[in-house]
Amino acid sequence: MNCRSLFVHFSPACKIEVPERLTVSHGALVRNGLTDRCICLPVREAVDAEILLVHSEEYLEAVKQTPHMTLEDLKEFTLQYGDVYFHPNIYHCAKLAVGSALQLVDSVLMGKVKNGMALVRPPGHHSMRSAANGFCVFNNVAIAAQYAKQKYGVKRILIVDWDIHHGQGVQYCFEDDPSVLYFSWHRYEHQKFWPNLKDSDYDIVGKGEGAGFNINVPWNKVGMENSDYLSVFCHLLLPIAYEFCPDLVLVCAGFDSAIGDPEGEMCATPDIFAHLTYLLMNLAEGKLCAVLEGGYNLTSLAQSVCQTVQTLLGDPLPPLTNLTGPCRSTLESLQCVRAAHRQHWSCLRHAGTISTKRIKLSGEGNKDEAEVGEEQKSPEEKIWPEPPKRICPPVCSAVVLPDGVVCPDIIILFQIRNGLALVGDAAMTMTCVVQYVAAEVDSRYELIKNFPFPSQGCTDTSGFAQAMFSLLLPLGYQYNPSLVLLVRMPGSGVCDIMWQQLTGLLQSFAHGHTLVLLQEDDKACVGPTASILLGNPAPPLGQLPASLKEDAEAVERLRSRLQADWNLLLTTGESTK
Ligand SMILES: NCCCNCCCCCC(=O)CS
Ligand SMILES: [Zn+2]
Repeated sequence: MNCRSLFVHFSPACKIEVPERLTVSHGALVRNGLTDRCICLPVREAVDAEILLVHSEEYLEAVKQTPHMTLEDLKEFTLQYGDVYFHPNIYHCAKLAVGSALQLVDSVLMGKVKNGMALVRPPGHHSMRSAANGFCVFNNVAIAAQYAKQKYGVKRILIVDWDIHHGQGVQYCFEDDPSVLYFSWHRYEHQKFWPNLKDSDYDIVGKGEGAGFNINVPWNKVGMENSDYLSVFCHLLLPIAYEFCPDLVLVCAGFDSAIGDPEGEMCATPDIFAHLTYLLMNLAEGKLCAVLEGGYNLTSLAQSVCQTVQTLLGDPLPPLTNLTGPCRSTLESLQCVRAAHRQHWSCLRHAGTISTKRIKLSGEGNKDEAEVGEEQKSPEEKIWPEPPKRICPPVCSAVVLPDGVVCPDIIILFQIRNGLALVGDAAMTMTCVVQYVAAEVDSRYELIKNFPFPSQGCTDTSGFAQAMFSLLLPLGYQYNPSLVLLVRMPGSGVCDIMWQQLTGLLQSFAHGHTLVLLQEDDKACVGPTASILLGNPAPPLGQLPASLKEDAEAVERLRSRLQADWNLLLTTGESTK
């Protein structure tokens, strides 16, 4: 008897939001030995009450009917929404996605884990109170934020949405809520890109009490690179995030903003997510929950997920190379967003007060004029180097006491990751180390000394934070040192928690090879510094007040003078020359 088998082949309605996204990402985590170093949290379905934290009863009731619908009914059902596909099993999957995010929030807020990532499908950030949209059914991250506020009394939550689409669902949910700061960058192309909303533009800053707590950064060109992403973090997100001082950071971790993605058509490489993650881990004492959103190039998605998880595990960051500086379109967006938010955030108050004029940007060519060859390639044809192995030296930190000898090469030669030394004369030792490093180990070193501040006495924390983000970070990234020498000069006036934040942030460079020199009578600083070098999060600075005018202007003048040579310092498309 010839058995006839009937293959009913569902031609996938959606070609990019496919199951392989999770299997390939998880497979890469396993292959890189990362799942062995994580604890795998159990998933659960969200219950109605949790879904109703964001969605309406009528919407939930409607979605509840979908498992019993025929294919025809399902198609009919989706017509009322935009760009979303329903399957008889999607209600179950959507409840698991929400439940997973909530399990992660529970584990982080109960202190069972430091941080974590939820690899979920379907994504959530486009879904709205009474509507599915853009592959999203329930808004996983928005529900997680409301859940954290309701169950744990969390006061301030920062949501960073680095997915290439605007999470309008999250924006609408919190636009009048000052306890949730929502930051999103997204491909916009002057409203020509999906979801084509005027609400996604830079001038939508939140409403009523929530004014200032919604930040939209529109990408009006494709092909954005690592420099563009870093400059938005350094000159916009981080200063505001530190002023906001969140108790919890949630990330709408979409990786369609990575190179090769058919939706994003950007050129940022997977290792950028190691840095974006790390920069956010210095907030909220490291309490960070990343929840997967988009990401449709299976190669860059898997690499980006591994880069993110490896950073959450505390591994050294891969140095970012050839940062050419932001392109003109980025600078225009950056200037517009900073201007729109200047009245809401004191860190931006003195921004751009220095008179400026136009200069040609080095990074300009890569977006505006098509480069031969590269530009013609479709996203899928793009190629990029595999992210480098991020080796973890056997020893994390060393402490050299007064009778010991400071030998920086043990740090550079990867025997240990970082170290601190208590020395008789910090200034003199610094000179010796610099000469030693320059002579012995032909490495580039970055000499970090406290920036000259006009304000007397204890350096103003806000002013120092300004200098960290708008000067030190961009310079450090562009300089790309192989060793960071951090010297605490006697009478520097930098208060301990700012010192700890600085020590933490500087590990973004040089594979985390930081050598800290402390004056031996500065014993009180050894513990706090060693704690950071060992990978513990720095305590919060507290909500930052406005920086002293003279400090902010000193930083602006320094930035304006240096930016012609270091254009990651740029925040506008002009500079004094
Ligand atoms: N109607 C013209 C094309 C529309 N494309 C919609 C793509 C939705 C993508 C949603 C997504 O990636 C979530 S992160
Ligand atoms: Zn997306």
